[in-house]
Amino acid sequence: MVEAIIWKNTHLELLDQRVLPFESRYETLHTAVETANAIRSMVVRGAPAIGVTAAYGLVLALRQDPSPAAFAEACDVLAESRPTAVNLFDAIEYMKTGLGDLEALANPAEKAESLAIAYHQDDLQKNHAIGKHGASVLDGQRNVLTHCNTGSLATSGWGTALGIIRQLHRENRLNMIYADETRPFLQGARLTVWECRQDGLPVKLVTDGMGGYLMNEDMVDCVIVGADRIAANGDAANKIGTSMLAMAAKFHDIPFIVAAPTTTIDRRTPSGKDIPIEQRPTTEVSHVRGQAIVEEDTACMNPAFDVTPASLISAIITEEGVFRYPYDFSKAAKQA
Ligand SMILES: CSC[C@H]1O[C@H](OP(=O)(O)O)[C@H](O)[C@@H]1O
Repeated sequence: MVEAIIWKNTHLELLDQRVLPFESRYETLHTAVETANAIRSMVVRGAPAIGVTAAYGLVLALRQDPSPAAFAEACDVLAESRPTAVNLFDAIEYMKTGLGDLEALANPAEKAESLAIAYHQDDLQKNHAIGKHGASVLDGQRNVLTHCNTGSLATSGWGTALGIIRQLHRENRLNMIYADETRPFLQGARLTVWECRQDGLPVKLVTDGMGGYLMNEDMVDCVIVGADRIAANGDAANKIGTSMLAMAAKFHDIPFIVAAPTTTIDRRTPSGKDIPIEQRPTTEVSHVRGQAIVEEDTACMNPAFDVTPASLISAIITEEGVFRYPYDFSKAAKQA
């Protein structure tokens, strides 16, 4: 299984996801600023992976300067890297809480390192639990449509939505994965297809516009996606294009499942309309792999996420269990 994030004790290594699938190279980072830049430029991406990376970024910061002021600045630099995935803020909060009063610690960087490693390992455990809970609500053979990348490249390993798909495959209940390309960053085409091929999973690349066709032709029997932030009422922000798949799934009466660790649930955000949607550079839309596809100065938009209303989500699968609409995250509502 590919590792997107490798902690090397003296530095952090990130698989550069901007150049996959044709080039596999790691970026080496030594500071919080470098880490924030890697998150912002999507060297590393995916809500859980962003959180884990930020945790290590704070270790690097404390190695440089263990003072409370420098640590606070590092937290701010990392928090400003991307606005939507709540895992980023969850990780920063987890590190702050775990460290407590820095001046009372003999070696803040050492304490931070053990916290970050624990956070990293915990995310991997969560993904396997999500996979098992998700597979438990899906009977028989499955043809799954998935959006963006929610696998080892978006997490500590195994994945969230792709973790459920991997579990179905492990149980010999996966017939086909339809991975849509996920314009404009092409996480589906460049990352999910690559991951699936690396791991011998049955996968077909489809365009973003094919979801309705696949449902209309009865070629998919469920849609499984990830999330970057789930509001208190269950509205879920995920990669742009997700909400349209949810609408089509509703029309075709096909299960639309969101898979995410509880670190993606933000109880402080009441509903989807309160979730900040990242607006990314429009060059990601006007260019593909650096090549313009429209005339210069063409007006473009690039919201990186959209919000799927909770009413369109059949189930939210976390490591704690299966939740159904209307959502109550205070307990794992395991379904029969
Ligand atoms: C397992 S969370 C993956 C989640 O993150 C992606 O966004 P991005 O690639 O911009 O970081 C996408 O929304 C995925 O569902």
